[in-house]
Amino acid sequence: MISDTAQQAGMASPPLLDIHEASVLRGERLLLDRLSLRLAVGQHTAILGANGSGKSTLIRLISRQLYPLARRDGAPVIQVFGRDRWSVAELRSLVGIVSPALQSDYTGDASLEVFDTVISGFFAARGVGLDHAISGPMRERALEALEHMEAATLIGREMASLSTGEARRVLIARALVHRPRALLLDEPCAGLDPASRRRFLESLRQLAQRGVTLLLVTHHVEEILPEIDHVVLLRHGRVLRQGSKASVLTDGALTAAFDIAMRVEWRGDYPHAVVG
Ligand SMILES: Nc1ncnc2c1ncn2[C@@H]1O[C@H](COP(=O)(O)OP(=O)(O)OP(=O)(O)O)[C@@H](O)[C@H]1O
Repeated sequence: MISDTAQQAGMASPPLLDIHEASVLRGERLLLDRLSLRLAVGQHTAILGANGSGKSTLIRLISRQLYPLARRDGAPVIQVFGRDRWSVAELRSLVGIVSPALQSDYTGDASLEVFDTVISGFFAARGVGLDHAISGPMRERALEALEHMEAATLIGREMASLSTGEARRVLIARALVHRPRALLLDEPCAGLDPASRRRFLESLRQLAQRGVTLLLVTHHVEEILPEIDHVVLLRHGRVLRQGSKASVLTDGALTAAFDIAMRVEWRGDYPHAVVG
């Protein structure tokens, strides 16, 4: 299914992401059930769903941490920028991924320093090793990325000493050193207080305005930035609805997705979900 917003964004260049009837089986359970999704470059998108709806499974599918069932006709199930074969390093340089799992990996390592964390993005490594040849332009890029994320003042600090929000900014900077076309952010505002959340969302808006396509995966309607106009609603491993923000964020669709009566209220450019 191609949504209105996808058509508006134009599909002349290969889609950023093209998933065709992806099914993922674990044991007896179908975690994703013939899920199809087509997102154009520049089509900022929120993937929204309740706990257990399949969001993390979808991210692991995109990041090649797990594989879908093969299709009977042999056609590729998932293509990124029109290709189905990618090395993980190649894929990471085009689509940066930041998730709570990645964050706990980095903040759990007491010896990691902030600048080294960012620059190690060039080597797909965690931290800088003796065999890593770091050039001047790499240092400039790392600094630029930290400045974009308003995190340059953290240089010199250990990752383990940072707050949740600070560590997340550093990890996004790490993903940005490659100047990726897209960023896939899993629960980007998890653990942030309301003020930090709003500041963080404003930083993400600037990335979107600079041309980085945002793919934001969340339970929270409130995190859908004004730049995001495409919303995919997941339920039980399937796409319940997808399309423009106005067409998807309805009381009925959210009520069905979260299995509880919900109303959507707009506060400025941001939607809010009210339960009951
Ligand atoms: N390895 C596994 N074996 C069996 N079931 C699994 C496995 N991994 C995930 N599941 C189940 O698949 C469903 C989807 O899980 P997933 O983690 O993708 O959901 P989610 O939308 O990311 O949830 P949350 O918002 O709580 O993180 C859940 O019911 C989960 O229990």
